[in-house]
Amino acid sequence: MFTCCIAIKKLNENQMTQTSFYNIICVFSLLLLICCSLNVYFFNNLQSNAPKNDVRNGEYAKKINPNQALGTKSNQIITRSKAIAVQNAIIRKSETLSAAFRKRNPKYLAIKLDLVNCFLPKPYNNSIWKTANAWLQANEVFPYNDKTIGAVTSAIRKEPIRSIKNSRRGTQLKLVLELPGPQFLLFKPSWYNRNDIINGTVYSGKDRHNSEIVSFHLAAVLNLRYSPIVAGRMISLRNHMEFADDELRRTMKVINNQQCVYGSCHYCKSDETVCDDPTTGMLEGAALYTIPGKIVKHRSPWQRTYKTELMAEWERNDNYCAMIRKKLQYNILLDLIDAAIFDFLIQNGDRHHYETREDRLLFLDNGKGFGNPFIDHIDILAPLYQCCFIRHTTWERLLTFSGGALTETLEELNKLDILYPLLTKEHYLALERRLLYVFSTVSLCKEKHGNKIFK
Ligand SMILES: Nc1ncnc2c1ncn2[C@@H]1O[C@H](COP(=O)(O)OP(=O)(O)OP(=O)(O)O)[C@@H](O)[C@H]1O
Ligand SMILES: [Mn+2]
Repeated sequence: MFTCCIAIKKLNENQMTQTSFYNIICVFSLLLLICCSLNVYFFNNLQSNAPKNDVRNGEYAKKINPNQALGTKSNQIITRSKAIAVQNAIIRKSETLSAAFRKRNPKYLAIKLDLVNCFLPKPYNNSIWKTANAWLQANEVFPYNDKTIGAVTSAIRKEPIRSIKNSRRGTQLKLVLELPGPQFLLFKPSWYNRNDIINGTVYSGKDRHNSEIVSFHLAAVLNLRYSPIVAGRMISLRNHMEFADDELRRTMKVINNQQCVYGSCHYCKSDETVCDDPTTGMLEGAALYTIPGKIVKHRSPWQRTYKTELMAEWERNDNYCAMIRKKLQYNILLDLIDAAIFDFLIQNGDRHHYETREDRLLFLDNGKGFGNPFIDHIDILAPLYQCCFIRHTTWERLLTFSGGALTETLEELNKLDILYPLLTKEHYLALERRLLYVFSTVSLCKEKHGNKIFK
């Protein structure tokens, strides 16, 4: 292609405008050539028996555009192209996965029934918080297969509110609800409708309250019980005005006869309010059980730069995982890989910090999931494809929920929440598509390293 350009260029030596036009074509072709070669190189590395000149044209793969790299420094072009090649190999592999990954595994049925029995709303008494607070074991927030889970979610949804405060934790609007006990809940209000689509970067937009609820359900399904217990809850700002503290009350105002609030936090603005619904008089949101005990915050090794022109080390360094492995406790690294899979499924690309309890990872702050069902940010999976290992238990559990069982089970749990429906059909389809990408990533790793990838 390049030689061809030179030949054409020679023919037009005396035509200034055409020459510069062909110069641009040549530079462009050269960059294209680099991208293609790297694609082939990575495909060879990840998957030895794959076709070498396969060109991506799948609907979702189109979202990854190698031209995004053009116009930046040449080493960044190469690095970004490498990442794109890995991601394209994952997408391509998902199309040739064996039938077992697409079929339902009969094992899931009994687990689904158990989960539904656990999550079924149930009556509770005043020892409910004592019970829930005794569940904590390191990062495990709720037990495996315990029917009292449905009693705790009922209490989260129904216990009367004694006071409402503005939470100073984090950067977005959150309320602290005090219930008898006392027991505290964090309330993340609804900012969006279910079918709203968040465009922009992977971390764009405000928290999605439905994402917090579905994440709790997903944590149970995947048996990664590290997320807070969450239930949908309706509150009336108007009726609870008298329970609000002064700081919060100062940010409450009536707009079009609706009671609204904007709160005080880093991103809180007086013109960005949430309000009681004009017909029901209620504001919906996700109510999060507050996890007791000491929680420690750490910078994520896979933190983004939050600047499109700047790449983080994990995006540049081919041996990043080996380096991190030397620095981090092995269990934490395995937890981070579990978290990457969890975040990839929900599409939370905003886990800038991770938080631990007794040296194990919690899945806190799941509000940035389910923003756009038509896009898959595969780089959320970087800890998995860069390290190329995964806990054996996580892998087995994922395999149990293949072929549509994951979303079928989630749907049954979602149905038990008062805010059902929690997700649109498109989000369910996206979850299944992403699960296949997790399967293909692990399959590529297995082809390269064998069974030792299962830890
Ligand atoms: N359920 C919970 N139990 C205990 N602590 C919690 C819980 N949820 C959140 N927190 C604490 O509150 C902090 C802020 O919460 P969260 O991260 O959800 O808010 P945020 O506004 O999205 O913050 P950021 O902008 O930093 O992402 C968390 O870092 C965590 O330490
Ligand atoms: Mn957040």
